[in-house]
Amino acid sequence: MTESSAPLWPAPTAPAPVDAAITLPGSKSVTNRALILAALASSPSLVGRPLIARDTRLMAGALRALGAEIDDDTHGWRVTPATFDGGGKVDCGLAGTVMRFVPPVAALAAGDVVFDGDAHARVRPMGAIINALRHLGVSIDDSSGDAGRLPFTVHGDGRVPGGEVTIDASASSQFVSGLMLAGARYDRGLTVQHVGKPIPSMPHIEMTVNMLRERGVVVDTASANTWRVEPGPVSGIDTTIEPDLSNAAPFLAAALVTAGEVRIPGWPAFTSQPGDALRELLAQMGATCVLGDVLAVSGTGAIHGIDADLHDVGELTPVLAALAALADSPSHLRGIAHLRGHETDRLAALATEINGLGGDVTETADGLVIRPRPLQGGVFHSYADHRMAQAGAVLGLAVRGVQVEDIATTSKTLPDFPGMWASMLGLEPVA
Ligand SMILES: O=C(O)C1=C[C@@H](OP(=O)(O)O)[C@@H](O)[C@H](O)C1
Ligand SMILES: C=C(OP(=O)(O)O)C(=O)O
Repeated sequence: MTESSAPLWPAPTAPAPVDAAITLPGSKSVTNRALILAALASSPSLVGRPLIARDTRLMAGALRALGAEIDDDTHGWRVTPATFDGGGKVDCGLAGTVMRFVPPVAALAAGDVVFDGDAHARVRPMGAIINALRHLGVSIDDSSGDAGRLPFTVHGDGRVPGGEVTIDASASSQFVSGLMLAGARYDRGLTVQHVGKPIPSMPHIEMTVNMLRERGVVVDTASANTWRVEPGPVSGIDTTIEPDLSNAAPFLAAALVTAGEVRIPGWPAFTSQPGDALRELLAQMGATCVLGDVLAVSGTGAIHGIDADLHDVGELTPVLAALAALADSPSHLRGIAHLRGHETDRLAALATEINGLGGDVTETADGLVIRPRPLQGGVFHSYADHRMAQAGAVLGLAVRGVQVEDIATTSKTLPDFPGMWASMLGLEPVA
């Protein structure tokens, strides 16, 4: 990793066991689906208590480019559906949910919609969506960059024939979700069939199905690896977004690292968010997790290694890997080859950065083997990845002198991670 010019954030070591209640903003995944579905709906919607962070601002910007109105309301975002009456430009930033969910929607526009994003976004896999849309009758030009990647232009003509399409979604569940979210607005609806290695992050596909059904869309999931979305209207509805459970990970991890307690109000009793798996995973690592009106997670000071298949919950990996590096026994995190196509190659990045602090991490084809060793301070690079930066913060709780490069990258899904972290630790925020 070459030295970057991004500022270094001195990760605070924990002065005492944490004892904090953390109010988390809304889920990125639920907010961005709610925005997409509100833009496709037949009447206005209220997206209540949304996440307001880079990924969701980018989504709002994309949908405004397609003619949706998104206004601040005391309870959240009031969305008037998109008009689709012309083309526009969409900045995807580094948001997988924008780059995979918006092109199937933009195909309904009467005009050219140009997509691009951050440098790291230009290497994230997109081919399955581009090829599926072409098969469904949409014209897309991806000749200005690498084929099957950003940047590209969707040449919308106001309608999409739709029908049946087969894709390989083993690199990302977002390919299936993205096509399904728009499918009800296609003339013949949409049947998407997956053929290939198992799809990761299946709870996110369940989230898509649930949210479509909540809005009156008929979705058939009776056949394995096949989803049928019937053509029809999407109802506008008022909803309140659940807290972002994946963003609970670094805070709950702090309870284990410091032998303290962290409480998260509003933890849903039932949810399709993969972050709910933290209760089980952190318990395996030595925490006590009690879910009542709030989720309370407490640690004893002992952190145990785990052997875990994280295929369904891959976005939890960076923080779990940081905990594993501080554990009393080795860990094997498996089933996460697809993380190489996330914000960065997370397997390579985690191995490099933990080893850079004196750790012993090896990459396997589909995961990481982490053997805890005494760590020392140093620069922890974040690779423009919000969850890498969070992993560095977790290590810094226990290891003096960790400096996280570009902590501001956490604003992808949390507007003020450094402030929340300092407040959890009872410290003044570091500028
Ligand atoms: O649909 C979603 O909201 C997401 C799906 C997952 O993507 P992958 O299937 O690419 O892992 C997840 O990692 C990402 O953070 C959000
Ligand atoms: C993989 C992630 O994000 P994205 O939605 O950009 O794919 C993530 O948040 O961990």
